[in-house]
Amino acid sequence: MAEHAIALVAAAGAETGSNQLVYRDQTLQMEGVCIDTIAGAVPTPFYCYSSDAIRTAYLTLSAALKPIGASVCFAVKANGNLSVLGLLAALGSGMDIVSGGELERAESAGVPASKIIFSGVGKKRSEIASALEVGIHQLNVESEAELDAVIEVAGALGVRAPVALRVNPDVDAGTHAKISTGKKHDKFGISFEDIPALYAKALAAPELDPVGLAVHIGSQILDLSPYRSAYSRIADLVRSLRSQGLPVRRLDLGGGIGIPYDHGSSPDLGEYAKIVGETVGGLDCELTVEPGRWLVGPAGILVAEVLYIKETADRLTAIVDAGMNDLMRPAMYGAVHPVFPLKQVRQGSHTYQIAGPVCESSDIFGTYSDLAPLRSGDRLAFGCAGAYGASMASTYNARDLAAEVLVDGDRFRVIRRRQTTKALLTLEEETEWHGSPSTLR
Ligand SMILES: Cc1ncc(COP(=O)(O)O)c(C=O)c1O
Ligand SMILES: N[C@@H](CCCC[NH3+])C(=O)O
Repeated sequence: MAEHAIALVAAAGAETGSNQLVYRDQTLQMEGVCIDTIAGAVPTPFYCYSSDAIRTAYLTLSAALKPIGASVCFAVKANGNLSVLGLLAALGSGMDIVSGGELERAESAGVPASKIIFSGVGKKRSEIASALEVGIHQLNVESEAELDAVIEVAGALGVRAPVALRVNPDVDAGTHAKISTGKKHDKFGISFEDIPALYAKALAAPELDPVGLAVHIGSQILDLSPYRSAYSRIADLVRSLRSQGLPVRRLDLGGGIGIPYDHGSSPDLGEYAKIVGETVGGLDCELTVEPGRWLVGPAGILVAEVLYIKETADRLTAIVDAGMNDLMRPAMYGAVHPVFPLKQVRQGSHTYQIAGPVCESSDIFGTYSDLAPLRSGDRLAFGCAGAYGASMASTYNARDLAAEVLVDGDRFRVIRRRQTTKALLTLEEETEWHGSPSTLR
């Protein structure tokens, strides 16, 4: 399993050809650092990211997109750690955000507002205001009601808001139902038929500068053909809007490129660029993509310790000290992350169910065959955990948030300390009661 998992992680690192996670002397290393050394200094569970993997992924993607002139806005939701954002910002990446909190993070990491796009179906007026005040590059609007809110907020601030309308192209991205965003009944985007009237409304509003269209059909997309369908529909829409005298100068093509977690290979970036070129390339629009997972997913692992081996009639279960609160993807989407021991010290091949300590039956990482015998105290790494891992973590069961560590060459540093539930306890101050029998009626 271990070799297989490493191959998967390396494959997920994809076209990069780099080898950020390898066994040397039967010990797992990230770049030049032995993970077990980190585990000696940082309590498990913790996340660990490879700077080199992130850099290489960014440069590989930028190079693939160069022929079509598309710029990259990293989707902060995939990994909002300030050091990770800082690394990407230093390489020139813009950011795609979905909340006021992510705006603050992107700005703190040094990303200029002129490179930030604000997506999401539920922006509060206060968040729209903050974005306009800092001079955001673009607000992607997802409904007429939201368009009205932007008009209202921009009017009050006396600014002209750059807006793109997010189109729901009614295309099946062929991904997990919980991460599909471009089908008619998904909550995202404005239906195709409603776009022309709304675009005309935006153009007529002095508070708005309608800059173009946005589309994002879903996440963890391994087969690229849905992109062709979606982008072709967008191209038709651009031509139709222009024929009605509605100018379109920017296209935000969304993110979604998948990575192989347990099988298969990463989509071919050259093929993706070709699809973009052939569908929307000739429209003379500024193009942007918003990848999250592809840039950081393969770069991260979650390190855990085996607490107990539990033997029951039909299975062996390894209970580890990481749970669904640390890595929610297996419980939420049935995702399988590759697993491999930090040390290859034993021979043999066993099947283990790996479970966390959280009081939920869904706190299971999966059933892994072909693992060498495990013992209490062994440490394991879950691969491909750099995206939607720490960023989706919670303190459920009053568990501490896992620390995050960044490796760079032969050095590492803790980039987010464990957030202890003890610290949270001191923040939960008592405040006075509101309401009275009359207000409660
Ligand atoms: C609007 C938008 N852009 C970009 C992304 C990033 O997606 P991914 O991490 O799959 O590239 C998402 C997440 O699905 C999204 O909702
Ligand atoms: N959280 C999802 C991706 C959702 C992307 C945002 N729309 C995952 O872990 O796969």
